[in-house]
Amino acid sequence: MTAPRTLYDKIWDDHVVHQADDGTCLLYIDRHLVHEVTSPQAFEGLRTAGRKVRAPEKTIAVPDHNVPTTPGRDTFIENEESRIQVDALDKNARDFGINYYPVSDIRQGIVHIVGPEQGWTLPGMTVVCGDSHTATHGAFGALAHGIGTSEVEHVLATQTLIQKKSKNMKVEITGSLRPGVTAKDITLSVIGATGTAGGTGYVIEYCGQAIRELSMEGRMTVCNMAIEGGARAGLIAPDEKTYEYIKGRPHAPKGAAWEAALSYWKTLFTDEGAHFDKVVTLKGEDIAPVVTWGTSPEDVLPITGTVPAPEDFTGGKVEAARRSLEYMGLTAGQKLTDIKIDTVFIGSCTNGRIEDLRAAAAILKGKKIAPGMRAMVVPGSGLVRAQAEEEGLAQIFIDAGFEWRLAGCSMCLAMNPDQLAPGERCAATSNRNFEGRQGRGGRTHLLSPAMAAAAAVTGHLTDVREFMAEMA
Ligand SMILES: CC(C)[C@H](C(=O)O)[C@@H](O)C(=O)O
Ligand code: SF4
Repeated sequence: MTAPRTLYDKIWDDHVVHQADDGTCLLYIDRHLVHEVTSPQAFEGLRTAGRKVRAPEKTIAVPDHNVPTTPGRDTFIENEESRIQVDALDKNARDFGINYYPVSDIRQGIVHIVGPEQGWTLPGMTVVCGDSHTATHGAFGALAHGIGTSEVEHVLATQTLIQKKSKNMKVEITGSLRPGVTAKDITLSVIGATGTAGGTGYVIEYCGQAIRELSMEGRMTVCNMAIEGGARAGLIAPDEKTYEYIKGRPHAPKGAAWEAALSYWKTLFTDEGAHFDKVVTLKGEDIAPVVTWGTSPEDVLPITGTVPAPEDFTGGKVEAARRSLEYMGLTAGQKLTDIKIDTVFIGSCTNGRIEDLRAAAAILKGKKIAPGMRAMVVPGSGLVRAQAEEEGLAQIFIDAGFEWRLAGCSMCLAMNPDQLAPGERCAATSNRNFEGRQGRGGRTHLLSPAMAAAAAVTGHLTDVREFMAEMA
């Protein structure tokens, strides 16, 4: 009898091509996602060495970070550096014969939204990308994580990656979420509990009733931020919801291959008695709608709270909190709901999928954004955008005063024209609130799509539960 294994152990074991004496392994890679920022040098390396892409059919490229999201962008990218990167991806994708969704293709979007949407990401796979938020794909029970540019070149050339195994961590969310609480609140609350280094050296498996009750899109939101908690990757065992989501997608297995895949996927769970090196448990009922107050994702509190004081912390966190408060322009003791905002960003690979847009539109229906507010919705892919238009969501956003954009990373990070000006304060559904992340001097509060929508209407951070009660 073999020893009980975790889901991570099983996927790892299934992909080891070679193990060295010191435990370092060569892993087979099933899917390699590529975007314009971290790939140009990697392709250049191949070219110089006269090498080919080893498995072009398993390599998928899409430009997302640099592309402007304003209509008409396909003819003009103003920023020269951005244009060079997007043009390079265009050329590399064609020269090396890999799968490609150019800006002109409706399937274009954020790489972590496009992969699952097109059925590239499947349970039990190893998925890598030169991007830290590759953890998103773990929602399917795939081992998915970011890699550096030299590793991108290695994977392009060999379809393998040199890796050391991480430790196993379990994050269990018991019970059910209360109304107004979402996947985003789970993932931020976990980081609040563990800190941004809590997952360092681990691969996290998220489990428990509240995780099971999430949709696939919610599970992607949870796994997306595993990296913000320091983990190598986050994953969730596949179930009926997973199969249902995948079935019929363009690159999902079909016919007999589907049946074969399904019987393999059904073996992808953590065995009874398998060992976890670290376990964190949160009660679903205890999780509130949360918002970040500082410049690290761990600076998170229930929306009913007040801005903390540096003295509330210990060690290095005292100075970090002082600096955060100064940068954020906040005073200790201030109610979070008193914080006025001038910008709302709904989008990103954390919360740019159709259910996120539905949640925001449900709050905004028949409402107007606060005077002077700049609010934008940036769908995660061209297909999400099209679906939102078909469902009438786009009109709700436009009527409320939101800008209705094309797909891309947009204001998640300031690598394209969507940026905050110094001192501007944004309620954002993205995943990082680092200093200057959304533009130099810009201030970011992370929250869920429903919370972002409520803030757009009231002009300040708002408890979505109260907002909903007033609406009813
Ligand atoms: C540009 C890219 C390398 C980066 C990442 O790795 O995550 C970006 O996607 C981000 O979210 O900061
Ligand atoms: S949406 Fe944001 S977090 Fe996601 S890949 Fe783009 S820049 Fe990175």
